Amino acid sequence: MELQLLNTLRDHNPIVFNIANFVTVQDVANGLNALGASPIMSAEVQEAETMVQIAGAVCINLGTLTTTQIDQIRVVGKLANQYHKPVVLDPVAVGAVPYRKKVALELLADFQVDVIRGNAGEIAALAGMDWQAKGIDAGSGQGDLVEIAQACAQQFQCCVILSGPTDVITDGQRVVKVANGTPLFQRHVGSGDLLSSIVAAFAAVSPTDVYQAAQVACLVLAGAGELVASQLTADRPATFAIDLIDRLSLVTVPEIQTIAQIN
Ligand SMILES: Nc1ncnc2c1ncn2[C@@H]1O[C@H](COP(=O)(O)OP(=O)(O)OP(=O)(O)O)[C@@H](O)[C@H]1O
Ligand SMILES: Cc1ncsc1CCO
Ligand SMILES: [Mg+2]
Repeated sequence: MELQLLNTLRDHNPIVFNIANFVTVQDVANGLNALGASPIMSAEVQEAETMVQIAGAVCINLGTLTTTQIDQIRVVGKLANQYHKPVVLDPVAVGAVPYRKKVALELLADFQVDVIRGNAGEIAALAGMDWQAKGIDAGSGQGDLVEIAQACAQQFQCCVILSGPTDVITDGQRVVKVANGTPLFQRHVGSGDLLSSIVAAFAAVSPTDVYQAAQVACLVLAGAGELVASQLTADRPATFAIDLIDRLSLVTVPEIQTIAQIN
């Protein structure tokens, strides 16, 4: 895995244009900034073309969608394709809310995304596979996570990250698993939103190989979280979230390499 991409990202400080949700927007902005990217959030369709032009990549999060935002997303997605800017889609809660699934499928038919990043419930829903999602959480199911991720990637001709205790990253054929992380990620709302935006940041510095970018993003975030958790003496979700921001800014390639659990 090209972990040096972390240093490339810090050297280039790419602009990441986020259509964020209003729950976790500040965590996402601060997480990207700490890592070494330059976040910008916009909800205005009139400035969509400028946003896409100045950005290295776009992250579209469906977490708190509105009809106005869906119209903006459609315009932004098409512009990103036109300007060849990588697009990451975070299909928040499509496994639990049929309206969201319908919207996500319509958007996926309107423009090409490079990476879909969701939990098991979300990726299974998009792939049309059986799963019991629970709100924004992954929920439970019987299916094979690799098969579900591959089916989703093949259906939408893109890379898929199915995140969870082990992140499954696939381009539809090839598969890499990242087993790093900590259960504390699930105790902080928005860990997945941050991962999706970090994927966009790495895609901005690796636009010709977003599969590689997706892998590095998963390892860097999960690795940073694992390092934070190893220093915490108790179950402290708030402290974890704060320390994660610090760790994203301090973590080095050798530190991540030492703990990497990839297969
Ligand atoms: N039990 C766990 N052990 C280790 N790492 C985890 C665990 N659960 C989640 N993670 C990590 O948390 C990050 C976010 O993934 P997750 O699947 O929880 O996203 P999500 O469900 O979309 O979260 P949110 O809706 O809060 O944004 C990933 O980096 C993943 O590796
Ligand atoms: C809690 C919540 N509700 C809509 S989006 C969001 C943040 C996790 O994506
Ligand atoms: Mg999520």
